[in-house]
Amino acid sequence: MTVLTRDALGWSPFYMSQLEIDELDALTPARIATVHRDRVVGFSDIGTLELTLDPGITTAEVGVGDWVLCAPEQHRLVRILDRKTELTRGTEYHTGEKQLIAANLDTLFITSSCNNDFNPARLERYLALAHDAMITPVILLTKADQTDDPDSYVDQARSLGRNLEVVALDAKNDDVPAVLAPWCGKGQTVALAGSSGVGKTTLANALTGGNAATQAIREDDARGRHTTTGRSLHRMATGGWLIDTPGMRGLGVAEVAYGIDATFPEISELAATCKFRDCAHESEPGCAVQAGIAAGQVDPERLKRFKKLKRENEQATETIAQARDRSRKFGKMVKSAIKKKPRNT
Ligand SMILES: Nc1nc2c(ncn2[C@@H]2O[C@H](COP(=O)(O)OP(=O)(O)OP(=O)(O)O)[C@@H](O)[C@H]2O)c(=O)[nH]1
Ligand SMILES: [Zn+2]
Repeated sequence: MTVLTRDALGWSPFYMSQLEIDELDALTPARIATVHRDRVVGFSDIGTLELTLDPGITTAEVGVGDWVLCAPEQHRLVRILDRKTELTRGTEYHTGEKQLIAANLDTLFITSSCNNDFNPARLERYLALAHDAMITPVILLTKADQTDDPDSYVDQARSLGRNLEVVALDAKNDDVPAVLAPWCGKGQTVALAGSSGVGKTTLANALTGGNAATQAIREDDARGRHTTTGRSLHRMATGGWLIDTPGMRGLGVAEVAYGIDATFPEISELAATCKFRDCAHESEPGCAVQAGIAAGQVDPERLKRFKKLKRENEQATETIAQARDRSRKFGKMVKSAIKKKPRNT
């Protein structure tokens, strides 16, 4: 059984400050490593704990990376602490519910390769999700060993934001943990996002020193149990934590207006000064964004992608709002039907 200090697990004053006085002695903080259908597994400073959930909490509400309070003797999860960050996907259009991918991430490694996979629009989509969640994005450009000109990819990636961290690397090289150490040190938590084949598994293995992506699931299968999400928390050789996130390949955007503005700061800042509040930045008089293009401050291709992503986000946000409204009304209808039902007694 691995025993780690709370600091090593990523504990911080942000979580500590949420504890009530009576919880300090009675309950043990634990960091969620895997989520199963009816129970979760957490790491704590007294070892690995298998926990069942107290009434009122469902496993759907618990995410890998979450900090929880538990009563270790009874193997009970009592309370989920507020998250520093949460990475969600907004694909549950029928219910309007967001699906939690990972909790309390510090950094999202947005992975692409120095080849045809490199696609600014896709990178910007991930950047918007990371910015919206206040997670630091770092763009990793793999297969730098397979191109004559990795710098041209680095330059293109850097042009997708301000002060954006971009690292070109060979995912198969032994230097990966050292190169990524600034984000993978003690207590820091990261996840990898990117298309199939860009080297996420190769990087995860390099960072954890093993078969990170498959290990947890296999161990679990051997005991005849299955993880619900397939996601888990893995210790990295440099002292940080990696959450593997299957399902982070292609992501729709919804309710991330802030993240989109943060991804295109040069455009959103100018847009705020356009003459008309609902300016479409096309041929309206007094459009500061078009003036920015004329002055060479704004890349017209970025503007096209900004508009497209905004449009997708607005449509998805609207669909989700309608779904939420429907499920709220449906809930009310069920409640009133139950109330009206004549009793047989
Ligand atoms: N030369 C070189 N090969 C790489 C690099 N990164 C990944 N590869 C190779 O590319 C292939 C795909 O890498 P994976 O790590 O499986 O990619 P993935 O992103 O996990 O793919 P999925 O599991 O489909 O999501 C493997 O054959 C790797 O060895 C790199 O930086 N340089
Ligand atoms: Zn405008």
